[in-house]
Amino acid sequence: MAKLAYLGPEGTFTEEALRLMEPDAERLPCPTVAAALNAARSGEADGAVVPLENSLEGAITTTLDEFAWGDPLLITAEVLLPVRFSLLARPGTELVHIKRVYSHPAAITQCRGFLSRELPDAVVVAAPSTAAAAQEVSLPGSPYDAAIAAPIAGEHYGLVEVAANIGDRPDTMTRFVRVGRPGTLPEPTGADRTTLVVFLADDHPGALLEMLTEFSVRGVNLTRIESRPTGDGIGRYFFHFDLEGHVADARVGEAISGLHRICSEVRFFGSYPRADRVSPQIKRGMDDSDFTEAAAWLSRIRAGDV
Ligand SMILES: O=C(O)C(=O)Cc1ccccc1
Repeated sequence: MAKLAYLGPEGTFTEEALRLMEPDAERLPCPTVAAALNAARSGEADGAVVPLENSLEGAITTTLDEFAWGDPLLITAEVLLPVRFSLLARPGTELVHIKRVYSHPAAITQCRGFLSRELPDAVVVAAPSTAAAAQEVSLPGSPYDAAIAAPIAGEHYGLVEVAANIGDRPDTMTRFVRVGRPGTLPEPTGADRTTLVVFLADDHPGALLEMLTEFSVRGVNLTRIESRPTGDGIGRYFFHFDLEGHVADARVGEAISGLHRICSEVRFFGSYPRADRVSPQIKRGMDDSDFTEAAAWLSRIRAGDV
């Protein structure tokens, strides 16, 4: 049975994602995404489940940065989870009593409408996770009056729901990934995603366009692109890419080798089945058989066989 680290404590959305992905896994709750990834890196756990992006706010940057800078990890699976936020408080609390709200930044940004409409004067403070916020609010003498978290966190920590479904959009989805130490990749399924982090060789006009061209000329569609600061000064960025397809697909392999030739570093974070099972549209001439046929043709003409 696999032991999986995750952003805890019990009752986070990440735990829900983990249960969906691997219902029988042993669970190791960790206080931060960094701690969960490090538990996977050190071998304390067999892998980790972490949130990566959501459909309203985009990337969860702490996860992206931890991926980029630590020892390599490979993503082996993903899951999409609809998230529903509740305002949870100690029994007897009413909306008018709530002056200080505690929650994970991704939850706070997705409930901005509710907070500004219903609690315009409340101070809102960032917590390590939604369940950590609920746990803290449950303590007698807590400086916080309410947490934004999943309803299940209320059950875990003895809080009541002051307001339900307080997210700005009812249909928000979050993408979570399961990561593990480098090893065998999942087999291609025909509906896969590949994740990369790319560092530029040098900054010059058109550097981003040159990277994108490697994908474009081979008909590789991107599903996410993010620039993140390298920390080396204003204007210095590296890039995250999620793209359609598996590194075993000729067009994806060729595009990534192209990036490897022109960039200072390409970090490969895995090829894994897409949770939504959407297959890419393969442009004319971009199928594996087209690449094989073209390579054979090139060998022939190199041998003078015209
Ligand atoms: O804090 C949690 O429960 C998490 O799993 C992180 C998170 C927060 C808000 C939306 C999705 C994931």
